[in-house]
Amino acid sequence: MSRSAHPAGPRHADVLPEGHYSAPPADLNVLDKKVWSETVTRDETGTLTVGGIPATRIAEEFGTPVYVMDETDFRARARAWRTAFGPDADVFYAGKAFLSRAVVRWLHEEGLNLDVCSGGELATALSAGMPADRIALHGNNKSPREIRRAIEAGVGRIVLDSFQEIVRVAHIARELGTRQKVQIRITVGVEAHTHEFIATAHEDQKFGIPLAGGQAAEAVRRALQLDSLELIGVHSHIGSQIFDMSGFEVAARRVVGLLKSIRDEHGVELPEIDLGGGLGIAYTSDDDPREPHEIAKALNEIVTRECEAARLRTPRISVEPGRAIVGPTAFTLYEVGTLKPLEGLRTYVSVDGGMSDNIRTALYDAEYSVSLVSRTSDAEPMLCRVVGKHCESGDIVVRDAFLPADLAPGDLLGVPATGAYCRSMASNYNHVPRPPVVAVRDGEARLIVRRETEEDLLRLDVG
Ligand SMILES: Cc1ncc(COP(=O)(O)O)c(C=O)c1O
Ligand SMILES: N[C@@H](CCCC[NH3+])C(=O)O
Repeated sequence: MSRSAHPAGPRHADVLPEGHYSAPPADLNVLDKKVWSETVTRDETGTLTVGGIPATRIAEEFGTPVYVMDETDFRARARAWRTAFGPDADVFYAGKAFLSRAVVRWLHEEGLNLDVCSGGELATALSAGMPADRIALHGNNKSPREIRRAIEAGVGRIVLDSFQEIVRVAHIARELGTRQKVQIRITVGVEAHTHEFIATAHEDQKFGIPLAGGQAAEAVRRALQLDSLELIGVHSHIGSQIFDMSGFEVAARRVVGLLKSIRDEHGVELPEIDLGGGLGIAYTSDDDPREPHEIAKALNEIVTRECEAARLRTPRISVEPGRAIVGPTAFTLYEVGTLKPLEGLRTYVSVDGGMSDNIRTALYDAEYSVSLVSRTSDAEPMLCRVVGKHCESGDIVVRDAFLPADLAPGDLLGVPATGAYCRSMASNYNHVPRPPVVAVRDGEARLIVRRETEEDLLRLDVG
């Protein structure tokens, strides 16, 4: 690693721009357990290790930027959700957060089910051997081809998202001579406390069928009339990166309310409800996420209580965590390329990736943490903005960060909690090939998604 001298950057003491950042941590070398995965620590040289492997070795072997996934941590989190909900409930991992064949196999082995929301995710799940009856198909505009493929494969459920889709799925199931299990996704009218773009239970948005105005009840009426559909339940997903359980409680209450009115009108007790995903994780030391067992307890209690009051049999509950399982399991490893100290403001630290491997900061104003991981440093904290290499001034990875003032080109930075919605939302902006995903476990690092190459990009360019 080079240790070249560079002009001194602004110090936290002399620059206090308006913004999100709080005071620098007491010790910049500490890797907070809250935001780093289970097996992350520093070795005797000060280098971050994960699964027993130094970050420097990962960078040498696989290059940077690279997403580094802690398989031990992933499996532990998947298992914690499975155990918390127990045998009378189902946990569907939301594949949109991050999906690869290795991950599908881990989920299968740990006893989880899988939520997919496109033909591509379905193909990945099936090709890695997830049994079709453990797959749920989502999406607000599934194509007839996707629906046909899912029914032919024998997916366990399709979550219907519109009136057109009720008819479309019924029609294709009839053509295929089968009766498809379905749920209806409803919007319960909850304003989840999260970014507008990732809240999904208020009525003014594209997902689901509103409970308000009797639309959800009408959707149920129609689905029950169609012989090729077996309506097994109702689905609600209120949004993502949520810490406050009250939104889930209101949603559960309203979903049970609908089950009651279905029983009163049709004499049918639907056997299942799905309360979606959305549980928040720690991106910074200030975040305090709930544990799976607390979530399971809260949801089970509210559903049981509401069902007892309505004299309904308690339905089987399912949940769909994505971020809460995969988010904390991975970090992105970048190499520092340039440093630009702006007097009176901050130092811009440019890394070899950016908004093409993590769009969340630009899209949702998301906050991340960052640490120097290739060594420790006793230098004082320097206020930085970690930015990418794209032609866009909004290409920010970490808006406000304190890094040691002796940071230099060639140093490696780690941005933790990038397992969810980073690789899965990655792009080729500026024709930058997407980074690989390396899984580490017990002293072994292996590629589970390889780096894109310029040949990959050119292969699509057939003009
Ligand atoms: C229907 C559905 N289920 C589950 C999820 C997973 O959400 P999260 O990754 O926040 O747990 C999403 C995404 O928000 C979703 O739309
Ligand atoms: N992609 C979003 C969450 C949306 C979840 C899918 N409905 C994020 O990064 O936070």
